[in-house]
Order: sequence, then structure tokens, then C-alpha cells
Amino acid sequence: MASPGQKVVLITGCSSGIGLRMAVILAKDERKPYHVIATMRDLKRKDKLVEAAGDAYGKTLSLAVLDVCSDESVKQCINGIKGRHVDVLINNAGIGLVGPVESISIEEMKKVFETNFFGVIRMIKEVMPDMKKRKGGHIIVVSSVMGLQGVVFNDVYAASKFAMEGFCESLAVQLLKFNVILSLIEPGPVHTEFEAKMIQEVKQKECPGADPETVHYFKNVYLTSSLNIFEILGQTPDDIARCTKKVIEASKPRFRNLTNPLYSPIVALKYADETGGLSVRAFYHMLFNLGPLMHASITTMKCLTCGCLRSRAVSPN
Ligand SMILES: NC(=O)C1=CN([C@@H]2O[C@H](COP(=O)(O)OP(=O)(O)OC[C@H]3O[C@@H](n4cnc5c(N)ncnc54)[C@H](OP(=O)(O)O)[C@@H]3O)[C@@H](O)[C@H]2O)C=CC1
Ligand SMILES: CC1=C(/C=C/C(C)=C/C=C/C(C)=C/C=O)C(C)(C)CCC1
Repeated sequence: MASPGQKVVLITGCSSGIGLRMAVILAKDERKPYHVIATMRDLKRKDKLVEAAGDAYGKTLSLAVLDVCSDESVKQCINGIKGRHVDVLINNAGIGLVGPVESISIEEMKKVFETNFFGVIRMIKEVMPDMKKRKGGHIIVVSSVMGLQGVVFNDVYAASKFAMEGFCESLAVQLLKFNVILSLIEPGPVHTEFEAKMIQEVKQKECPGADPETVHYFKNVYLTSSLNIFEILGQTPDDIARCTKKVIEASKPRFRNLTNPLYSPIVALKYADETGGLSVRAFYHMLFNLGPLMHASITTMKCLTCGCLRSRAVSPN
């Protein structure tokens, strides 16, 4: 239970990856400003979290069951919290989906929206009314760079994150009137089970209904580029957790928080050309024409962002 003065932070999807590291980093803050309720849909998956939490487990970190796809589970979890009081709600639980659209069933697509979109809304609907009454609270949503810019063969996943962004952009305005803050965290590629599941999905999927040429682009061309991007630009779950902690602790938290400055130029293409042609053509070129040079072109982009190429251009020495 939270001690007086501690903020109650509830996080969804803490069995692995970003949610797990967020729970641990917040619970292990030596000043003990937080009581973290780390939730997961299946407590059988708690061991990694419990081990990483160490001494904090049972003190500044407690566990609860929560499946974001179930009204009952969400209600039960929130009703189990003293006074239903949540200061910071971190919507982290999410699933990926890759593949040619022709080969994905509508049921599979709905599952992605049920988790990534309705799962977040279900949480917000349960927690927000109390925050509005108290005139305080912070809702964090783990979106993605794919909530701003689509990526080939991630059509449905990107759509679920775009939907979330639209929902949050609209809601943030109303919430401000009630002193409730809403922030989006927008990571690029992060090394978690999400990446491993994506690789497994590409390798294992038989892609029924998709033609051989499309399957080749998915299994060979996309997978190679995607692995390159994870290798060159990938962040760790700790990077995302630290960035989120800063957002929670900021005196004026930002609405949008892109966590990876190296990925920003890829998102920026969209805003550089309002017709949308620039990003579509650039991604086409990177994917289908650059092939093995993709690695080099992303490294160049990275160097442009970090400044080393720019400084070399200014000073030839
Ligand atoms: N990794 C990446 O490259 C990026 C990830 N993101 C986003 O970050 C968030 C976390 O993903 P990440 O840590 O990378 O991936 P992981 O697969 O490691 O973690 C996802 C977590 O969500 C949980 N989850 C899935 N469905 C439900 C559900 N119905 N109810 C409750 N929990 C559920 C999983 O639980 P279980 O163990 O039970 O499956 C798991 O704990 C997601 O929203 C993802 O979209 C954003 C940008 C990049
Ligand atoms: C293939 C490919 C790309 C891939 C980007 C990837 C793979 C991004 C992954 C982001 C993740 C995993 C977000 C999670 O929410 C680019 C760079 C757009 C350029 C065009 C070709």
C-alpha cells in the first residue's frame, strides 16, 4: 500500500520489456516517491519482474492482475486499489502485427485494435473520472513512431497507434481543463520481446492469400531492413523507462515525447512535405533500391543527426 505522500503509479503490461523496466526504475527510486502497481494479465509471468525489483518488491512495488482486453479485469483491478486512487496511469501493454494485409484475418486485426486502442481507452475510462474529480493526475500512453509515420508491412499495427494518437490529441484538450495531464511516449525500435516476436512472425508466417512476390518482399526485403534498423537505431527498455520518468517528473510535461533522436529524421520527412510524397518515395527507395546500402544510408542519417557529418562539412580538418 502507498505511504502518505507517495504517488500511486499503475502500469499495464509489466511481464516483460518496457513495462517491466518502467516498474523497476520507478519503484527503485531511492527517494521512494512512488508506489508502483505493476500489472500483467498472467501472474505466472511475474518472475522476471520480481527478480529485477529485488528489495522494492512488496515495499514500493506491488503486483496485480490486469488484462486490458477485459472490462471485468480492469474494473476488478482498479476497485482493488485503496480509494481507486491512481496518480499516474501508464498505458504500456501492446502487441505488434506484421505481414501482408491479404494474409491477415480481420479477427487478428481486431485483436491488435482491442489491445492497443480499446485496451487503452478501457483503462482511461476507468481511471479518468476519479482524476477529473480530484483535479489532478497524469495519463501516459506508450504510442510509437508508428503512431506518426506508417512503416511497410506494419499497416494494422501503425493504424492502431495512429488511432491512439488521434484519441489522445482530442482528449488532452478537455483534460487540461481538469488539471489532468496526458502525455504520449513515442519510441522507435526497442530491443524487447516485441522485436523477437516480430522476427519469429516474419520467419514463421506462411502468408496464405498473398502472392509470391509480396511474400518475398515481406520475408526477405522487409526483414533485412527491419533487422538493420533495430541494430543501428534500437534503444533499450531502460532508455524508454528513463525518458518516461523524466516526463512524469517534469514541471510542464510535454504532450509528445519522441524517445529516439536518431529516428526523428525519419518522422520529420512527413512534415517536410505536406503532399506526403516525400516520405512514401523515400521509404520506397530505402526499401527497394538501396538494399544492402540501407545500412550505410541509415548510418548517414544517424551521423547527420548526431552532428558529426555536419561538423566535418563545416571544418575540413
Ligand atoms: N519494442 C518496440 O520496438 C516498441 C514498442 N512500443 C510499444 O511499447 C509497448 C510495450 O512493448 P514492449 O515492451 O516492446 O513489448 P513486450 O512484448 O516485451 O511487452 C508487451 C507487454 O504487453 C503485455 N500485454 C499484451 N497484451 C496484453 C493484455 N491484453 N493485457 C495486459 N497486458 C498485455 C504483454 O504481456 P504478456 O507477457 O502476457 O504477453 C507484455 O507484458 C507496446 O505498447 C508497444 O506497442 C512502441 C515502440 C517500439
Ligand atoms: C523497413 C523500413 C523502415 C523500417 C522501420 C522500422 C522497422 C521501424 C520500427 C519501429 C518500431 C518497431 C516501432 C514500434 O512501435 C524505414 C526506416 C521506415 C525505412 C523504410 C524501410
